Amino acid sequence: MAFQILISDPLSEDGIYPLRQAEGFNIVMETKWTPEQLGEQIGEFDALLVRSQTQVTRAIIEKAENLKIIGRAGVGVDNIDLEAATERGIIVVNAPDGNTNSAAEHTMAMLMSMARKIPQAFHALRNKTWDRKSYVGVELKNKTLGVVGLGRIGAEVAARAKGQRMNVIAYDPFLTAEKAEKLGIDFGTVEEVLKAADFITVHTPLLKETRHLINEAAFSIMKDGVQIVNCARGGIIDENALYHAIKSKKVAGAALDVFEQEPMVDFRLLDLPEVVATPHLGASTIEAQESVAVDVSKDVISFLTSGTVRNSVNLPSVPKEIMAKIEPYFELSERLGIFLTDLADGTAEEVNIQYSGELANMEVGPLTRNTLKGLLKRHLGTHVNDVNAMYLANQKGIMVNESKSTTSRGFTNLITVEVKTAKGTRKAAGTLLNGQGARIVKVDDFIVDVVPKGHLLFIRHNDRPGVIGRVGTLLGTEDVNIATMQVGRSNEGGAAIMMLSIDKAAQQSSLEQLKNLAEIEEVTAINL
Ligand SMILES: NC(=O)c1ccc[n+]([C@@H]2O[C@H](COP(=O)([O-])OP(=O)(O)OC[C@H]3O[C@@H](n4cnc5c(N)ncnc54)[C@H](O)[C@@H]3O)[C@@H](O)[C@H]2O)c1
Ligand SMILES: O=C(O)[C@H](O)COP(=O)(O)O
Repeated sequence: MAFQILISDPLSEDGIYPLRQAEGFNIVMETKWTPEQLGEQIGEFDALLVRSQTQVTRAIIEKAENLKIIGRAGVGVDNIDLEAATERGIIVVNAPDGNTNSAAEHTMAMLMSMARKIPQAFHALRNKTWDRKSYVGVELKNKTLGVVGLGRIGAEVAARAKGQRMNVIAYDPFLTAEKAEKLGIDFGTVEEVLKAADFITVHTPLLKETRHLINEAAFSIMKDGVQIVNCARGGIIDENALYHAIKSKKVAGAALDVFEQEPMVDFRLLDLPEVVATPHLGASTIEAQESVAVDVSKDVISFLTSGTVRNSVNLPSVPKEIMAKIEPYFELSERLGIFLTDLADGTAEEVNIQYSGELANMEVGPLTRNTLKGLLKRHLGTHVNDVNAMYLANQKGIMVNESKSTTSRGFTNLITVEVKTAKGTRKAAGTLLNGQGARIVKVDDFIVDVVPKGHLLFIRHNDRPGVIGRVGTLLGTEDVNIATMQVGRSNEGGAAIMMLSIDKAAQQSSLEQLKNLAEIEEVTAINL
């Protein structure tokens, strides 16, 4: 059956070409649905592609029963409830690079339009007024541009401003002296940037921390006559504070592409002659739209067909070459998780995962997520996946610890998982044998050699003559065929184990009978 793809904002037709020509994808383009209609229909779709207009709220996500991926054809994901998506195991991808250039060019266009009052002068001219006095501007050359947020777009804007012979000073929590030197710019704290600048441009995402970053207090420390640009997100600048700062002549100009509410409802700022504005056009070029739509289309195809993506927002991205190295361990990790869920008595409170040998030098985050997926899915169902495994573990209060060791006790690679519950600690270790696939090589402190597949029986008993025979006879009379059997013991006459793989799941009544045999301490059925 074909994957159902919903596109709910206008996307470039050339950009979605990869999806159109891929086999097994049915595309529905509905850019005029109300939130209610979207909520009613979303349950049928495997993927949702949006720009900034569609509000992908928790209410929508809760109705998205089949949704596996949300693709944002652009950068900002503030219109998507990421927490709700992560909780439901829906991966969110964006297109972080495709519109950088367009947004930077638009910022420069807005900066220059504002400094030279081009829209205002054009408006007057269009009204047949030849007025050369009212539209005297200021030069950019030798002025200081303050850039708040020096990511992809901020850095491109800084480079262009240098081309206009401006001095640039920037603030970004990740800006290093080395990067600033390379770009030929100064850097300082956000206060230092706001104080030093003749022009200010913001390029941060809209987050809790950046909402109203530019507020009344921020305006108060700026130079008199400062001019400010927002081509990032409405809400980074407090529009009410901006209105008053312009009215009081503190701010001489504002260029706005984005607004606290979109589509715009409060047009007060536009009544001020100091303001130039566009309706969120930063990414609206043919090139950017094609590029972002191609990027998300490709990620949607690859996620739905092979489970891999390049630009995940709610799952750490792992480079392709690293992924290729760790992918063979995915199944082993997940099966160790399932194995221990069956073996451990009670709910996991702490999970300790140790990666040894060659794994100690690898990025193991995806393996940890697979182990957690295995541990959780027996109880939480199949909706547990890579995206929400860590989130769900945290939510359930399970402490997860990862450690690495270059020594691996004779194995080239070894994954040891320890699960602590209120009733005790259980442990299993597994390895990938060259050319022979996965093996569980240790259960608690006993050495075993088990293919982690199918139906297993773990039996703990006292090492006495006849126990193994009694287990074999009982299973035989219960019509349970033993495919393989491993035995191990701590010392003669001490604690011992049997690890059996059987051809079909044993009935509960057979397990009860096994438990009642003399010298048997524990019987656990494990179904992988
Ligand atoms: N107007 C448009 O059409 C348009 C187009 C593209 C992008 N955008 C918006 O532009 C913004 C930047 O996009 P980008 O691609 O450069 O993103 P980016 O992730 O490359 O850069 C954002 C930068 O902001 C920095 N940052 C975060 N919190 C900060 C804070 N409190 N103070 C200072 N810096 C902080 C980050 O460290 C990062 O370097 C986003 O909000 C995006 O949605 C708008
Ligand atoms: O964050 C972005 O990528 C821009 O704001 C573009 O938004 P848009 O796709 O709605 O034009």
